Parts: sequence; structure tokens; C-alpha cells
Amino acid sequence: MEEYPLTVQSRSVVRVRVPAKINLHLGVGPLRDDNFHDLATVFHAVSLSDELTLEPGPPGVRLILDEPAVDLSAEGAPTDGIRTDGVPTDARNLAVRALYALADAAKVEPAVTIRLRKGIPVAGGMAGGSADAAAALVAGDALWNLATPAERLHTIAADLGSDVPFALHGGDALGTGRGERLTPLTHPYRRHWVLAVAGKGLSTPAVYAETDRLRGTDADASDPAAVIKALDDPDPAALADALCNDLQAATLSLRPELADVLTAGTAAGALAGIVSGSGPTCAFLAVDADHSAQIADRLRAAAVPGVSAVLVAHGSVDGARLTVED
Ligand SMILES: C[C@](O)(CO)[C@H](O)COP(=O)(O)OP(=O)(O)OC[C@H]1O[C@@H](n2ccc(N)nc2=O)[C@H](O)[C@@H]1O
Ligand SMILES: Nc1ncnc2c1ncn2[C@@H]1O[C@H](COP(=O)(O)OP(=O)(O)OP(=O)(O)O)[C@@H](O)[C@H]1O
Repeated sequence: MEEYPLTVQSRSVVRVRVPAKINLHLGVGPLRDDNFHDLATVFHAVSLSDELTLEPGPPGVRLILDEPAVDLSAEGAPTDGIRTDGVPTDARNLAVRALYALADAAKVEPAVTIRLRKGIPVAGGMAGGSADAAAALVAGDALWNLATPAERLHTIAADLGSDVPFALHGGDALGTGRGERLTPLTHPYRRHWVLAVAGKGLSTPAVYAETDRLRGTDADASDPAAVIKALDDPDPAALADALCNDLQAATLSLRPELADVLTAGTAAGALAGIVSGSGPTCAFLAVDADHSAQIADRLRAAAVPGVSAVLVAHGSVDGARLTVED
């Protein structure tokens, strides 16, 4: 094994907060030779977040899942906690993989402990694992004092997963390629959401495979132009009309009860509802913060089968950012 030079750790603890995402538009194009699909997606970072703390530890990368695993910073109390049973604490965890990738690129010998507090639903279509990978890159960069150029960090992020670059970036962005090529979309409007979290997750590869089964492997991606235009419109009704997810049919095919969740959200007063990414979280657009709280109360009271938590959030928010450094 290659010997790495010792790196001075200039900080003793760093903490990073990283947001979840919703795809306001998720256009899925043909299956490529590398088994990914070409996308035309509009990412939107929302205020549900994970918190990752990094401190010096024994040789290697150790991960401890912090409890309670509910994001206390999220607005609105969940009816039940965010379940973390599916989250690996070994090298399968994307945050652990991210730190090894960064250490390898920077020729640092890693000796760190990650503490992870999940507020993003697991396997929920909100890019929770990708968020943690992005948070780990930002935290490792700070702890090891690397000042990695943004482009380099983006490349490492893209190697870890298609959603990871956006989690670094945050805000709103058009994603092309397999989702890793980002064009920022700027606008001044805050959007308000209600999220119906499912008790049981969905596998992203399974949802893409079901999409291929339903419509073939060479369908064109739907056009994100309407959502991009609606982002510049202060009226949330314009965005409500434009929301679109090409993976939604597959999520409903794999999880038919999601149709009842979508119906319940609009019955509770939402302007529109959409499955978030590869699901099964459903995102409902509200007019403003009060409206989102009202919809959330009604959805909780409706006790829709399969829904384990109802949360409110707003967007867009920043990507992975340092909150504490000593
Ligand atoms: C559904 C989305 O969340 C929408 O933003 C993403 O496309 C998924 O991104 P991700 O979880 O970071 O996915 P990756 O870890 O890169 O890939 C996991 C699997 O999802 C499928 N996948 C992912 C991205 C993409 N553009 N086409 C795909 O077909 C592939 O089967 C791939 O093996
Ligand atoms: N840090 C992590 N947090 C959550 N899950 C992780 C993490 N690292 C690896 N995983 C694994 O990845 C799987 C998918 O989890 P994740 O929460 O990222 O799904 P997702 O939000 O649906 O992903 P995406 O929206 O990017 O497709 C989990 O079931 C778990 O086995």
C-alpha cells in the first residue's frame, strides 16, 4: 500500500449541513450504454437536511449514526421518526466512500470519525445518501485543510453518484448528462412544500428498470422548459401546473398506494403533488408557509396508509455548507 505523508489537521471538528432535493422536473431519456439514462432535470434543494460532523478518530473512516434520527431543524414535527434501519455504517455508506475518495485524491491517510444525523428520508427519492457524500466531501476538505478546487470536488462528487454534485451545489439547477452536469437557475422566489414520507423506501435502480419496462429504453426525456419558465413566475400556481416526473408512472406501478397519497395531498389543499425523484416520498406545493402548515395538519389527520411522517419544508436552500469549525 502506498504510504501517504502525514497531513496536519488544522481543525478538530467540522460540521456540515446538507439539504434534500426534489426534482421539479425529471425528464428521463434513453438508456445509455453505461446503463444510466440521459436526464433533463430541474433540481430544487429543500430545507430538510442531514447533519454530518467529522472529527479525528482512529485510522480509517468510522461512522456513527446519531439518534434521534429526526431533523429537529425541519419545520413541523413528524408523526413518526425518519427510519434509519436501511443506512449502512460501513464502507457501503456513501459518506464513508466519499471520504476515502477525497483522501485518495489528496493523498491523505484518513483517520476520522463521522457522526451522521439523518433528517432526510432514507431511500425516499430525496437523495439522502448523495447529500451525505457531498457533506463528507465538504467536511473532509475543511478538516484536512485541502482547499480543493470546486471543479475537482465536483468530479469526485460525480464519480460517487449522479445526484452528489447537486447536493454540493444546492439552490436550483438544470441537470443534464446522468444528472451530474449542472447549470444554475437563479430566481428570487421561495417555494413551500409538504412532504409525505413513506415508511418503506424504493430502490432507485428498480424504478429506472420499471420505467424501461413500461415505455421501452429509447423514450425521449420530457422537456423541462415549462418548469424553468415557471421558476421565474412569482405565482406558485404556474409551478404547480408545470411539475413533471417521468419516473412517476414506474413508482405508481411498483407502489400503487402512492396514488392515494397524491390524491390525499391535493384533497388537503395542495396546489399540486408529485412523486419526488424515484420516490416514494410525495411532495406537495403550497402557496405559502401558513398554507403548507395547514396542508400538513390535514394530511396527518387523514392518516393515509403507508405514510410514516408528514413534514414541511421550503426551497430553494444552499447545498452542503460548513456550520461549525473549531
Ligand atoms: C432519481 C434521481 O434521484 C433523480 O435526480 C437520480 O437520477 C438518481 O441518482 P443517484 O441515486 O445518485 O443514482 P446513481 O447512484 O448515480 O445510480 C444508481 C442507479 O440509478 C440508475 N440511474 C441513475 C441515474 C441516471 N441518470 N440514470 C439511471 O439509470 C442506474 O440504474 C444506476 O445504477
Ligand atoms: N449516507 C446514507 N444515507 C442513507 N442511505 C445510504 C447512505 N449510504 C448508503 N446508503 C444506501 O443507499 C440506499 C438509498 O438511500 P438514499 O437515502 O440515498 O436513497 P434515495 O434518496 O432514494 O436516493 P436518490 O434520490 O439519490 O435516488 C439506502 O437504502 C442505503 O442502503
